[in-house]
Amino acid sequence: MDNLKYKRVLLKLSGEALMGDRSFGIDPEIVQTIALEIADIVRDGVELAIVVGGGNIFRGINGAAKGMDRATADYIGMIATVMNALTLQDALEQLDEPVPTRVMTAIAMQEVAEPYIRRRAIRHLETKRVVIFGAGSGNPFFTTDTTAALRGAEINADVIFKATKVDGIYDSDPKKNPDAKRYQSINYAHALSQDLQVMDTTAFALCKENNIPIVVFDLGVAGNIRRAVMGESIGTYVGGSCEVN
Ligand SMILES: Nc1ncnc2c1ncn2[C@@H]1O[C@H](COP(=O)(O)OP(=O)(O)OP(=O)(O)O)[C@@H](O)[C@H]1O
Ligand SMILES: O=c1ccn([C@@H]2O[C@H](COP(=O)(O)O)[C@@H](O)[C@H]2O)c(=O)[nH]1
Repeated sequence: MDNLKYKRVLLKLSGEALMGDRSFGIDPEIVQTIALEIADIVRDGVELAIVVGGGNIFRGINGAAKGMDRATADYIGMIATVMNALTLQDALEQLDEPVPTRVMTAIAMQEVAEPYIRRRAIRHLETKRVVIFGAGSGNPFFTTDTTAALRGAEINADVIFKATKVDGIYDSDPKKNPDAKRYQSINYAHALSQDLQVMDTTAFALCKENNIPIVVFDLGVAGNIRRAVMGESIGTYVGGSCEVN
């Protein structure tokens, strides 16, 4: 389709957004809704890679706070993201018009999914398969936001969509400060200097270095993935030379 703003997209799906109103785990209806939205843009020709988080199941930092070894806890977190990746794969392939997918993991589990091989991932995208990256970067002490920035750079993504539970980037965490103000656009330098916690600094820094724009938007609003891919002004846009407003 000619009116797509972005052709190759790296979509970061928050794990927590998959649990809907639950306090843990996965809401199948939410996953089905996301799958339908994804199918809609893939049929229009978008080459889509997905990094899925694990916050709905396990975060390493929480395990460490309770006394676990941090690296071990992070490995559990990475395995949690594989569960989410397989759930999403299943939902995409169970649609009435199935979407072809491949899950690629950064931690080898060859009975379950392909290992991550960059050139292979790119080939899948060229053949219009949705590639779902599981197990984060494969390294403890990192996050799936950083993984999204890393994989986005590796596959030459035009943009990173961070689809989450907040409707953009605020000048402080809107869950903690009800008076926080939302930005329409900001630049990487501002995000880094203000230490905006919506994404970690490694992720912002990687996007800055590789000049990959980021769009942060609310996954809970129907049609937002399509709006983002058409370049409509939703959420917050982060780019190198953007004015802060
Ligand atoms: N300045 C800010 N603007 C917007 N959101 C912010 C800001 N600072 C912190 N946040 C918080 O960032 C979170 C968005 O990140 P998200 O929930 O997607 O986490 P994640 O770690 O990427 O995903 P997961 O749920 O898979 O762990 C929101 O919960 C929001 O409250
Ligand atoms: O590269 C990575 C990515 C993730 N982890 C661990 O997984 C969990 C879940 O990821 P979120 O980004 O929080 O959704 C994370 O808390 C880490 O424990 C990792 O170690 N390395």
